[in-house]
Amino acid sequence: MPDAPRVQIAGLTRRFGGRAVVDDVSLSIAPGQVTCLLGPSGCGKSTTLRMIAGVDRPDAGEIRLDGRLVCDAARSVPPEDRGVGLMFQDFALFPHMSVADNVAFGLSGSRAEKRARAQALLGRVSLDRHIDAYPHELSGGEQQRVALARAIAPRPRVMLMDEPFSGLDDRLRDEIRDQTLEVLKEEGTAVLLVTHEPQEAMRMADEIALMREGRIVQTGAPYNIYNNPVDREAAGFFSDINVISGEVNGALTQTPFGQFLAPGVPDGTRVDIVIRPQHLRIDFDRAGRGPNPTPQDGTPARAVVERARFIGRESLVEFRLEAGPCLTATVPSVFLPKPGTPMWLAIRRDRCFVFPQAKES
Ligand SMILES: Nc1ncnc2c1ncn2[C@@H]1O[C@H](COP(=O)(O)OP(=O)(O)OP(=O)(O)O)[C@@H](O)[C@H]1O
Repeated sequence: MPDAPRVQIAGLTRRFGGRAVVDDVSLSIAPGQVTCLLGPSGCGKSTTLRMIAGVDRPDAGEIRLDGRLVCDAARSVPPEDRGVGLMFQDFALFPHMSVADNVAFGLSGSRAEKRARAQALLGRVSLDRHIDAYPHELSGGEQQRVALARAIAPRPRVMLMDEPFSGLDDRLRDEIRDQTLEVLKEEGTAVLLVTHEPQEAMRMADEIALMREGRIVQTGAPYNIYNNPVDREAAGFFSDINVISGEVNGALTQTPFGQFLAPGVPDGTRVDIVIRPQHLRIDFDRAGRGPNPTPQDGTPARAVVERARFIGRESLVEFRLEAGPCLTATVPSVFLPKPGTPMWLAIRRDRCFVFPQAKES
């Protein structure tokens, strides 16, 4: 039988000035599971986390931690009695305490036991040689790792993290993220991590809860959310997207790339066909002819290069279709055709999404 969830929230709602900034949010997190609450700035992520931590109170809903009801309409257990670890971007170490004492701060036991635990955790984040240093003797990234060791030291069964890695440069961030994840997994901690960065969520999460305007719009493993986005906005949150619009007629939509199925969509509905830049296929023009249509790639369409740039690992090539919109393709490595070069584009049928357009309100 799977372990009982460490975090269970149901119907969590918080209003400010009549506006629900967190609106009927439910989720659960198993021991050892990392869930990332991912969404754009202002969508209600931090407010959700603050309610679970107990520093803000919901207008409706329930919070259970480790099976214990800590908050509903009638009661709210104070933050210090909820047994959760907290890690925020603007962590603060105690400046007058050594690294060892900072990490051991929330621990009980003999001095030797506390030091041994601090030493073990500092070893996990490669800082054991700084155990007797003071915070001002450490770099920002090292201080952040001490803060992390301190948050983990009391073995919280639940860890709440709000953008804990922002403010670090890229390489250090990757290293600290990976170390953090390893330690939390080892300890079997249930983690709720708030981030607005899709790449961070993809890297860290077992499960992503995608949040928008106070609501969770989709929950799933990173590859599920990336490969089966619930709507155009969810697709566009993870990468640039190309959108080709059309109108449904007899469950089909005509596009420059041939017909697309739109099963169950009523005639006359406008739909968006969404495709990520890496799923466009590029072929050379052979005296005005392109590749033959295939079931996987449909009908190719003729396009002309507008602009091409090399951006590191890949090249970004912008095309204008003879019949219609501009599309962007990414190509691994260096591929820089001249503007005006005719080429053929095809889109991988199994990699595109067809979404009815949102009705204008
Ligand atoms: N105490 C408050 N009083 C009034 N409005 C608030 C309060 N706290 C948050 N809000 C509003 O609630 C909305 C959600 O804020 P929240 O901080 O939860 O968003 P977020 O998704 O964490 O954003 P970010 O990624 O920018 O931190 C925002 O519009 C914010 O202005």
